[in-house]
Amino acid sequence: MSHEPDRLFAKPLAQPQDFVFNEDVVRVFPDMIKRSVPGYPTIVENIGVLAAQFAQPNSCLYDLGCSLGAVTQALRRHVKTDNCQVIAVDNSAAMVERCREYLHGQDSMFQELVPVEVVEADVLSLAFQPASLVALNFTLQFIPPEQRPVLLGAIRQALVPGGALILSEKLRFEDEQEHELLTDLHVAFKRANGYSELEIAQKRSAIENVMKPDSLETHRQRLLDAGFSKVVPWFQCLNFASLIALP
Ligand SMILES: Nc1ncnc2c1ncn2[C@@H]1O[C@H](C[S@+](CC[C@H]([NH3+])C(=O)[O-])CC(=O)[O-])[C@@H](O)[C@H]1O
Ligand SMILES: O=C(O)C(=O)Cc1ccccc1
Repeated sequence: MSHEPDRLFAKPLAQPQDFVFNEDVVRVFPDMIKRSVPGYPTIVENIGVLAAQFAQPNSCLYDLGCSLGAVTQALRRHVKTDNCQVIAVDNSAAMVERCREYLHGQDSMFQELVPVEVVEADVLSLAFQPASLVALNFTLQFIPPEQRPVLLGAIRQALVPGGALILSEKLRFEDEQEHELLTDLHVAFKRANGYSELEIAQKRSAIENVMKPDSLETHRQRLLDAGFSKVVPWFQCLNFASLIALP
């Protein structure tokens, strides 16, 4: 993985711009996400562990909004099921290009990995094949809110019995005091990881129009409305959480 440090928001920006997943972000992404999302390495590694329990023969494992393929690599490290394939999808050309390079690197280091296809596409336009595992690792929050039920409905329809959706998201909280406390503690996490007040403020304004977190209650109800039968939170660190949703 790239070791370039994230300094994208370190200098005062003349014109605040909406955050986009372009080449500049790709270059620093592994550093950015580790220093910005508490629990990210634990979540990624354990998605592999969970996936190994849900993966079924003759089915697909989807990594939706795969970025540089961290979840895809974890799936390929852990899943031992026969006749599976990973389909990694992202609509950023820059992410997809670098993701393919990293996965070639993984292929050259390990034998008998689950085959993978990296697709440059909008997750909203996919025709899903039967799936035993779908990972939305910090991707749903970037989908326009009115499209979220549509995507979850399509995922639910594609899931085979015994499969699961793993949904990780930044959360907002309906209780104002809880929201403020966990938001402040997230800022403290970023500060402790070397981000300045300016970097934190400029990043906040860059993502506020493009990333819209929901509450746990909203996620749960929307998943149930999409036809999932059970929603089980398996990880939370500050205002970041991951859920298992069963078909
Ligand atoms: N409509 C869309 N269709 C496809 N991709 C999309 C769409 N909208 C956004 N993306 C993609 O979703 C990814 C979100 S990052 C996921 C991290 C990764 N899962 C990880 O475990 O490292 C989360 C973050 O940066 O906080 C980006 O690569 C976008 O291009
Ligand atoms: O940086 C933040 O505050 C976040 O909420 C997470 C994040 C991580 C990487 C890209 C966009 C948002």
